[in-house]
Amino acid sequence: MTERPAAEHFDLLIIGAGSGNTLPPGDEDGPKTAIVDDGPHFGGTCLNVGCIPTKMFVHVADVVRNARDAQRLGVHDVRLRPSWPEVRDRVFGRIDQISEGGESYREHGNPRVTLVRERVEMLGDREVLTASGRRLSAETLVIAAGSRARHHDVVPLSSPLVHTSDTIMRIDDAPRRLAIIGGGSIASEFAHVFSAFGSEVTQLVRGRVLSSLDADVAATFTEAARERWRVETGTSVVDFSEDGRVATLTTDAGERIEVDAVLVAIGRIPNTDTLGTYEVGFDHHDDGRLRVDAYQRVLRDGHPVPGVFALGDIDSEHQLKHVANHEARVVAHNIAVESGRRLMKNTLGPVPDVVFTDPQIASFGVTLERAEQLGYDAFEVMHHYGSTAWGWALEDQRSFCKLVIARGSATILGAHIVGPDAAVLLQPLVLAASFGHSIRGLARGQYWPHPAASEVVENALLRAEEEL
Ligand SMILES: Cc1cc2nc3c(=O)[nH]c(=O)nc-3n(C[C@H](O)[C@H](O)[C@H](O)COP(=O)(O)OP(=O)(O)OC[C@H]3O[C@@H](n4cnc5c(N)ncnc54)[C@H](O)[C@@H]3O)c2cc1C
Ligand SMILES: NC(=O)c1ccc[n+]([C@@H]2O[C@H](COP(=O)([O-])OP(=O)(O)OC[C@H]3O[C@@H](n4cnc5c(N)ncnc54)[C@H](O)[C@@H]3O)[C@@H](O)[C@H]2O)c1
Repeated sequence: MTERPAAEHFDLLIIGAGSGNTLPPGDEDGPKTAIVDDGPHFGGTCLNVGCIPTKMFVHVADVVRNARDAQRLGVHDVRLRPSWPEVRDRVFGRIDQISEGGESYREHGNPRVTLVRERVEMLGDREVLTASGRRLSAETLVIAAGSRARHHDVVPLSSPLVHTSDTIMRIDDAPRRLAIIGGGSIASEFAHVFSAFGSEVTQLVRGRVLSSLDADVAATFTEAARERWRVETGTSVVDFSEDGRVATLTTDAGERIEVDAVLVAIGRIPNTDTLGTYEVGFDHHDDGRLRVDAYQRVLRDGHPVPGVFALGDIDSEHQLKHVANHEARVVAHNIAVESGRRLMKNTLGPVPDVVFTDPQIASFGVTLERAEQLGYDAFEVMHHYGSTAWGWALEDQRSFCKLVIARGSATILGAHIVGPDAAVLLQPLVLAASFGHSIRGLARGQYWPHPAASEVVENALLRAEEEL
């Protein structure tokens, strides 16, 4: 019988170096810490294969799209040839350096911190086994192991023509024909990117596009998308074949679609199954996320497991970096609680969610339908960009800001914007909703620079106030 190696014991053990990487101490008097991560590039999803590289590609796509669109405004002879290899190398030339610098700092920056670049599995509540057989245990465990791309039943990732968001950004060149399976954020952002880079994109969506968003927003986006790439809703892929050069997808309607590459973007699943959190008896949601309490403590049978916390995609219903980072701040506070501070609750207000596609989409909170289901006496107002001076400059007939308001308290239950700069325009509404501010006086109680795009929000607020 082989004996188990003795456990290396730490004060703090962190699994996952995405938002988990904000937790190790900066000073040499801090807790003895180990941080483990098995990612091919150090620093987690957002930095290496998520938010940051995608938005660097999206910005280029926005530039291209706006320039092509300029013809409509009377600007002619705009010729653009975006170079995929050049943009890709610029993006990863920047990002890989940051990742390598971060890894080197973790390795050598603080003797109290040990970096373990291996996959681990849970052995006990606060103990893990690494792939090479090291046992690591700790007084406090933080599980920040994130999520991974969901695989498709019939489109195998073993084919070199099939990608997820993890691999597609490093390909040699933009494919001539690309099929994107999925109707969520990742699919809609990459459809914008590749269509701007000249690929002939076919987006295959099982239900409707962006089905979790306000129906008018989703419909407006779908209509705009259809002007630039093919969008097939209510369509499933039932068969796949390839000959090394061309992939053929067969839909449930019997259509055969030939492409040079496929992107599978059908959601992300939490890494609890691969980590072994079921085996140690922690509580899970039906979709595989860890259950935590308001203090980010992991639960077993509904009670906090002593010294075990989780943060980010592995527990949150919002798979978003700003949420993972906030949860990391809550955990950082709560693991230092022995030093006398009170536990911090995760009580932040509505979560803004942006889809960086074209047109851009930004929203938080509920739709009117959902507000009514929740029992609110609520109403909605809509203001189009085209009814403001900035909208005239853009020649915009499509974009709008929609607000869902609770009649009694006059607070914002939801905001849904589709159009240029939606993310930035949303923020004053996030502010008002987060602080429970009534919309009474919000529009007229401050200056709104004329003729900026923010007048769309000002006018939506004015409209809402009239309806109260
Ligand atoms: C294409 C794409 C675009 C996105 N764009 C945005 C955006 O614009 N804005 C936004 O807010 N969010 C965006 N997101 C979501 C965002 O990236 C995630 O919500 C966030 O990165 C989650 O952080 P995390 O710390 O929970 O997990 P991660 O950053 O995924 O870190 C988890 C780490 O744990 C490691 N790990 C997992 N299991 C083990 C194990 N058993 N042993 C050792 N290590 C392990 C993984 O290798 C990984 O490095 C995007 C995601 C994707 C995929
Ligand atoms: N800008 C951002 O903030 C941003 C960008 C990209 C990703 N993300 C985060 O990453 C998460 C994952 O993104 P995503 O786009 O993969 O997921 P998603 O949950 O947004 O969308 C998944 C889509 O795939 C469909 N789907 C699921 N299973 C399917 C199947 N078997 N066949 C066909 N379609 C199927 C769903 O109906 C849905 O349309 C998002 O939820 C988001 O939180 C955020």
